Amino acid sequence: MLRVEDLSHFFRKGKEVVPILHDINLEIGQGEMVALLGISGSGKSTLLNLMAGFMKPEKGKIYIGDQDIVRMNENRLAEYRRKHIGFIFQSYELIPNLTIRENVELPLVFHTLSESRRKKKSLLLLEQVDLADKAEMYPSQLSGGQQQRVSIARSLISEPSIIFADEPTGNLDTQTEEEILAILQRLNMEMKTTFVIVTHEAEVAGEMGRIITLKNGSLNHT
Ligand SMILES: Nc1ncnc2c1ncn2[C@@H]1O[C@H](COP(=O)(O)OP(=O)(O)OP(=O)(O)O)[C@@H](O)[C@H]1O
Repeated sequence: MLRVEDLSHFFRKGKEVVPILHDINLEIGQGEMVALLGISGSGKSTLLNLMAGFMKPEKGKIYIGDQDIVRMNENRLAEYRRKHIGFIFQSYELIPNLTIRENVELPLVFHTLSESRRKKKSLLLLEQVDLADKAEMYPSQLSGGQQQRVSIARSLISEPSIIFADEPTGNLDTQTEEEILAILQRLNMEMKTTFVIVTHEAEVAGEMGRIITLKNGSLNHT
């Protein structure tokens, strides 16, 4: 499903080259739920952003299915990302002046689905995260945990084969964190969606099917 081959990345700071990731090799199967664990600064977000196609690595290949996303041009990559990749952010990233339902529908903006089918689909997903009754409210009227549930519904609307989540429970209290993780686990079981979840918390990682540890930009598979 996802294969990373000999991936290395660095940032430039003036004339200085700051290495971030070294020779990463990694394979994740369809339907797996994987934690990417590491301390702050170990390179987790950089690796996630590379795998989600938000930026290009200095070296290496990233296959999602049989497509190397590193070699895609920007237009194709944007389209590919829209159709096949979902993303959940720590800070939810909802649009404040759109309703909850409109936020969930947003990834379908370039889609050919009719308005009524979009509405039906978004309401169905809001039901899945137990928020159907909040569909016509606005993000500011919801708690942090509820906003994250909206962003989970939004990440699923284009039926992506893989969802990347960067510290999805980072802004939430422990009880809400457990609720969100339970929802992700249920969706993983029911929809067979592949999840890659970045966390610096061993307890969160322990809830996933597999843990990959990143240390100083290199991987430890456990
Ligand atoms: N755009 C950038 N330019 C230069 N350096 C960067 C850039 N983005 C990240 N870095 C550096 O790369 C290293 C890894 O950052 P990254 O955000 O991937 O780590 P992380 O493990 O996700 O950390 P955290 O848990 O704190 O988010 C850090 O030292 C960071 O300062």
